[in-house]
Amino acid sequence: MPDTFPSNIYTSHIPGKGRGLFTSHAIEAGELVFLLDRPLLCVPSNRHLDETCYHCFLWLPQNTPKFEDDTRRLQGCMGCKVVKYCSKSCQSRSWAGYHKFECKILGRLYPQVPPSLVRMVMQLLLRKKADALSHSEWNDFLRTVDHVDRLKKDSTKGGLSHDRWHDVQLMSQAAHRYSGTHESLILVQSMMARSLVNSMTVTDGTGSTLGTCLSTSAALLNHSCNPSCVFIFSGASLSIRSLRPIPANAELTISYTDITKPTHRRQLDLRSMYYFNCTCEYCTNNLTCGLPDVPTALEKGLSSAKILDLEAEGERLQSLAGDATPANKIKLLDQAMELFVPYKDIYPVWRHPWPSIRDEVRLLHWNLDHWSVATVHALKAYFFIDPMLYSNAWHPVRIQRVFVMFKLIRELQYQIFVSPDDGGDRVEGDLKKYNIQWLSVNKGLEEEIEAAIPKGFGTESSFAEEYRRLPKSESPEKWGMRVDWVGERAKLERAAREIAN
Ligand SMILES: C[S@@+](CC[C@H](N)C(=O)[O-])C[C@H]1O[C@@H](n2cnc3c(N)ncnc32)[C@H](O)[C@@H]1O
Repeated sequence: MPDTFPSNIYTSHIPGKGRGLFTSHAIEAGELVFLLDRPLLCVPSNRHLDETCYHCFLWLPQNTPKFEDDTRRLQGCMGCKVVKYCSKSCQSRSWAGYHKFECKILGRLYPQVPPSLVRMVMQLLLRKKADALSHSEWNDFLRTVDHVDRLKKDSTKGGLSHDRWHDVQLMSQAAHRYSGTHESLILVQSMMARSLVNSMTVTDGTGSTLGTCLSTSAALLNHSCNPSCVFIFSGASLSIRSLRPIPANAELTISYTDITKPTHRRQLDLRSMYYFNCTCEYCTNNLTCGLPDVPTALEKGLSSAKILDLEAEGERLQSLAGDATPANKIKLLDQAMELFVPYKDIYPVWRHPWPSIRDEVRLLHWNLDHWSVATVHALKAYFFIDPMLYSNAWHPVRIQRVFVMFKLIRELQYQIFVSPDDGGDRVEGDLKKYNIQWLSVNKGLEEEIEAAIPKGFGTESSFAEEYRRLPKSESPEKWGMRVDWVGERAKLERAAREIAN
């Protein structure tokens, strides 16, 4: 079934932008703007095929924290051995809707699995061939932008998109051949280009990337670096929610790129991936998340060239770490973090790429069971980075990050509980001396998450479900203690300030 919008949402042409989506009546902050049950195409990434339900995108990673005690399991498709399902009902819906057309092909290719964009275009071709696609679904898809001319032009120039057009050609050949379609290769190339330009990343409740989807309706949303809306996945269903009040007849926008990057980097990303120059109010005024790009630096005598050098060197080390062994990864990322420390007052902790390097460091330490180090980095982001980048306390990304920290802190406590012989020292590390009453912390974070859910995600979202599914933390009163979130919060903030760079 093609998507249908609520009656207030309409499409209009905007000079220099093409089509865009508008609302005919005013929308409040934190409202559901529209919901798409299942976009036209949805495929888990190759890395997640083994751990994700192919139909509803329930993600069951192998390394779930121990306190979660998750008993849900995925069953593989006996036909292709490539995809998995969380239930019979997901399996039969998937089979009837799309998997029956591709199962044999995927099975023949197994253990090789084509990249997600190839699988996506192949599925579309097979559905079209089997008449399992309505005219409006196909026509809506063909109305999306493909930017083939730009891709080709940049390719002949050896410009930014050189590799992208080459990739499109290779992936199109694969989709064309595997699907056995009678459509021309030129059409398949334009389908591949449309998929590249109009796809969205499917994420779970904690913001982890699970796959790619293409919704012809959501593909009508244009970009702004100060977007009025945000898209949120609940499994494979996609909702668009408002981030602030939107007046009647205003355009609805989302962000295509990481809005925490400084203006010049966002502009580069948007030009090279989506072929436009962003002229939003943030780009025009050199603002990142509403903050000046290089605020105090120039005042304090650090040239903008120095800032750019630091940024580039941080990114270089971060990308080197991407290919390194786990031990070297930490070394390289620590080195990258060290770069900014001498300029801390000038190069704030929230400036790109420092926060994303810190996130990687936190995750690596968590995976290595260094719970206290991971917690300190999470706290640093919670107190000093996220409120700057997402000033709205219920911003879904900010809350996803609180949720991840909440899980980490629960795991830390679990470890304190199971290894009391270490006196919790090994587990609690530098945090030990702050004498934190973790049960109160749990309660405080639970309150914050619960308060943010209605506006940030909606009470029926899979984020809300995932949060409710976690075993509730114990009440401090049960152990004769008083809940003192304010006091504990102050201790945590002090620890985050004193311990982490
Ligand atoms: C996903 S589509 C959005 C819908 C598109 N405008 C259409 O007509 O179908 C992405 C493309 O829209 C255009 N676009 C999106 N946001 C824009 C913006 N802020 N300024 C100019 N063009 C924009 C670019 O061509 C981009 O590659």
